[in-house]
Amino acid sequence: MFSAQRIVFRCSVSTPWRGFQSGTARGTSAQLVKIVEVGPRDGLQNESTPVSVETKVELINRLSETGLKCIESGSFVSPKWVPQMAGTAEVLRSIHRKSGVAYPVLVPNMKGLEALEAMFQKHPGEPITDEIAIFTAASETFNKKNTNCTIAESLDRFAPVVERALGMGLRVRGYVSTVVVCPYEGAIEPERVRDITIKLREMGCYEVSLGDTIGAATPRSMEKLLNCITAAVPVDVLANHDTYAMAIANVLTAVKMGVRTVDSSVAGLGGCPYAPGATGNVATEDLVYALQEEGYATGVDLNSLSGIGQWISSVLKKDNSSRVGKAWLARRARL
Ligand SMILES: CC(C)(COP(=O)([O-])OP(=O)([O-])OC[C@H]1O[C@@H](n2cnc3c(N)ncnc32)[C@H](O)[C@@H]1OP(=O)([O-])[O-])[C@@H](O)C(=O)NCCC(=O)NCCSC(=O)C[C@@](C)(O)CC(=O)[O-]
Repeated sequence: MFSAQRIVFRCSVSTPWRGFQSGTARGTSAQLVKIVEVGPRDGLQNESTPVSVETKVELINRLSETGLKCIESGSFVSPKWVPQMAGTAEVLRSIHRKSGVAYPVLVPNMKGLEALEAMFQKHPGEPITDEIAIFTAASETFNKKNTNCTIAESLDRFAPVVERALGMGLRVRGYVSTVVVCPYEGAIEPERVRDITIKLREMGCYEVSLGDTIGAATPRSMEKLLNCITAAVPVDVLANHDTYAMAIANVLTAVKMGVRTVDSSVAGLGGCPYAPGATGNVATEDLVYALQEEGYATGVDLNSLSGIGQWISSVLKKDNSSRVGKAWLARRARL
């Protein structure tokens, strides 16, 4: 039923401490769960302190050394709407690209894609990116606040964007926000999410990420949503926020139901500027630890990831929201 990759591989991730190892590290074959790191985009877009291009570049470069294979690196949105994403073009040109790592960017409309296209024309032969992401929502009110149009208008707006992006040889990923609860409208019917997911796939999105934008889902509501959607269309990705500390439980529920790609953000950074009450994403460190302990492989080095989470939190002058990251570093210091 699921189109997501079900790659089985023998993971060679090793960690220095017994007891912090599990399925993957014990050398057993484990199913791979792909992690899409959204820290440099979703993680930083909501920050009140301006983040320099240099810091964004360093964050992406460091993350690319951890084993992560997909790092969302910015957004071609209007700087009037999301000022923190200004400089994405410079970021894309400055990062040190690691072979096998994808660096997708968010594109909200044709103007955003044209900006990307202009970069390709101005710098022929440079990799820039091979993937964009488009986004809509399952709640009309949220969508209006986030992109100033209705859901139907956003789908109409994106159809030619996707067509043109595919023509440029880019992969296109779709996002649906507020899949369980909307901060303005309350509970969302799973059927609405299903119908939008189907439309995004028909449009040409190779995978669709379901966003629990305000982190209000629970394992029970997640199961209900996934049961509804998977009866009609494959579900590839879950993007979970952690407002009520349910994100890891939700991810494990989804992974047990077959989802094999999960979005997360280092140090739990993030939030949508148009989703009041939402705290950050599920922390990548917490996710890696939970998945490994449950016997799944991620290919991500928790040790270096924890250091990056602590570093970026200190740069942003905020607490590190990853419980695992903090515990890991404390343990490392003790040892
Ligand atoms: C879609 C619009 C632009 C509509 O906004 P609008 O005001 O209706 O658009 P407009 O066409 O009237 O343009 C307004 C101004 O923005 C400019 N503009 C227009 N487009 C662009 C562009 N691409 N790049 C640069 N500039 C742009 C345009 O040129 C104009 O400039 P002015 O004439 O006033 O000087 C706006 O609503 C917008 O940018 N929204 C983006 C909001 C956003 O990025 N939200 C966060 C991402 S979604 C998210 O985080 C959730 C997710 C994906 O992570 C999943 C989850 O967890 O739920």
